[in-house]
Amino acid sequence: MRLKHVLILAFILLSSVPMLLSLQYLNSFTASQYERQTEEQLSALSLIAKKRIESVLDRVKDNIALITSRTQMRISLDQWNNARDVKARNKVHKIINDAKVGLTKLHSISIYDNKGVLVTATADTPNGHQINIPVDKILPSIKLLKRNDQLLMLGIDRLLLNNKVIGYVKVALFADFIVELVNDRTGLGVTGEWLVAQRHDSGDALFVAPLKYDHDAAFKRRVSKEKIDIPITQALLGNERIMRHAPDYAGNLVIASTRYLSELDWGLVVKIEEDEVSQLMNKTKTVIYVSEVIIIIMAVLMGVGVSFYISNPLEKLASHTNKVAQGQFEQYPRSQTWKEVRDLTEHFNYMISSMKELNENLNAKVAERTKELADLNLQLTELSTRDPLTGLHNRRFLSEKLSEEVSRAKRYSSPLTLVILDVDHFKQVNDTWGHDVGDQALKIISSHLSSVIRESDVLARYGGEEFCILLPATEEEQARKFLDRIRMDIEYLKIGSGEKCFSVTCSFGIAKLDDDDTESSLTKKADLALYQAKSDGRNCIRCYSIDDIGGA
Ligand SMILES: Nc1nc2c(ncn2[C@@H]2O[C@H](COP(=O)(O)OP(=O)(O)OP(=O)(O)O)[C@@H](O)[C@H]2O)c(=O)[nH]1
Repeated sequence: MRLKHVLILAFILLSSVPMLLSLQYLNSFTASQYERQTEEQLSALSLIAKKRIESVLDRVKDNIALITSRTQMRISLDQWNNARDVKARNKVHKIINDAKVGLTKLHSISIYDNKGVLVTATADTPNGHQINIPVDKILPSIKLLKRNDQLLMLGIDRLLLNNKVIGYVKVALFADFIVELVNDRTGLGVTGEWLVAQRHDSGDALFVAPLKYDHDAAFKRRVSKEKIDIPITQALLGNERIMRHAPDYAGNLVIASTRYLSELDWGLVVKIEEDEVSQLMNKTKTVIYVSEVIIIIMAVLMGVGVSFYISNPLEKLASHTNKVAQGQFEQYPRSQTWKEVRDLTEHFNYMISSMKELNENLNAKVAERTKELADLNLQLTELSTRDPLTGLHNRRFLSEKLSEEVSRAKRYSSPLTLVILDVDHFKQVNDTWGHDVGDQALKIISSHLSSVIRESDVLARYGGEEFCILLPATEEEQARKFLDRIRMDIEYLKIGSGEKCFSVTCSFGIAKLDDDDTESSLTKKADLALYQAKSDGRNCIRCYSIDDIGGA
């Protein structure tokens, strides 16, 4: 696996996984938090509404108490009960009218006698109107009703004089606060709604305010007491709770907070449709999911960027190292990347220059050594083919050259002549003048021979006092003339010094290469010719002839 791939993977895992996990946690946390917030908000709103209604209730009670506490009115009512005294009734009427002036939101005050028949009222009320008070009714009783499209809150209480019931008072207040309450949907989103219901005689919940989806519901629409999973039923059962997945009156699933107003026997519900909550949560989820995708994309891009930033210089360096390994000692270009790679590059370049220098030194040394070896080889070759006394080529060299020249001569059909010359009576020289002088004689003769032959000729010391001269491209006759001159020259060569000065002569045997000759036959022929020269008295030249010598 390549470094860049490891880095990309590591970066993605290290950066995105914790972030994704956090977002997932945030997602679920946000959803439950949102639901809880919604529930808490509904609960708080319903509680405030309940308190608000209870404060109105207290006001109604206060108003009733204000009336019932009027002693003069109760005395006058008692007189009316006893004697049907019109004056007394007028007195009652006046007192309640006076009381009405100080009361706000008041619709009417009505006074009934001990039989429940209307005595007087501040508003128009039919004469003889009778109030129906059940025996077991706990008083004061307060209830809501709709009259002439107006919501009224009715409070009824007994009027007592000396612990005896002398009549009843009925106070009616405008209950528009209920409509204000249900119309105020602040904080309830789009689907939020208030429901207010009082208990119908049948026990069902009877809505007392318009509904969002049924504006004509007040005092008409009911919810059966049997439907206990419906929030308003639960409210009337006195259960103050948060309900989830609860169907409302329209059949929608809602989150609801239920409240019960025990004194009024009212149910109060505030609710919001679950779909709305889900939609809001889904919006949050969508934002989180989009964030996750953006984070992953960014993590991938950053991972790729970072891994390239880290691995590219290393990959370039690695490929450059490969070049160096193949012997291309080029300096790595200076890179403006991270410090470690810069340091590595610097050390690498330093290493390359050292290696280059070493290599150059090594090459120079190898070349030097090779040259020395070649020189030594040459010297050795020379030594192995030279005669140490005279410095002339030796017999071995001659035999190689002879082989080459015989081949060449046959190939090109050119003449080739071999000469063997031998110092005459050399034993005598040694015996007379000493071996050293004999050596000197051999050197002088060699030196002279070397000085007169052509560059293409091959001169070699063939034996003790014997020399060979190989004359390529030379006819026998030419050779004879040339050798005759040499023979005479040798005669005049001075050997030794002073009184010990003397000269020597040489005998020459010549053989020319014939078609059927080999190196050895040619040599043999030259040798036979030399023998002939020696036989003929020495200091002379003899050419090999089959007739003259071959037969001998
Ligand atoms: N000083 C010296 N003498 C040598 C050398 N090589 C051979 N000789 C001597 O050369 C002499 C050759 O003698 P012989 O072969 O008898 O022939 P010669 O005396 O030259 O007589 P002919 O060849 O018949 O004229 C011997 O005494 C060898 O010792 C050498 O390198 N130095």
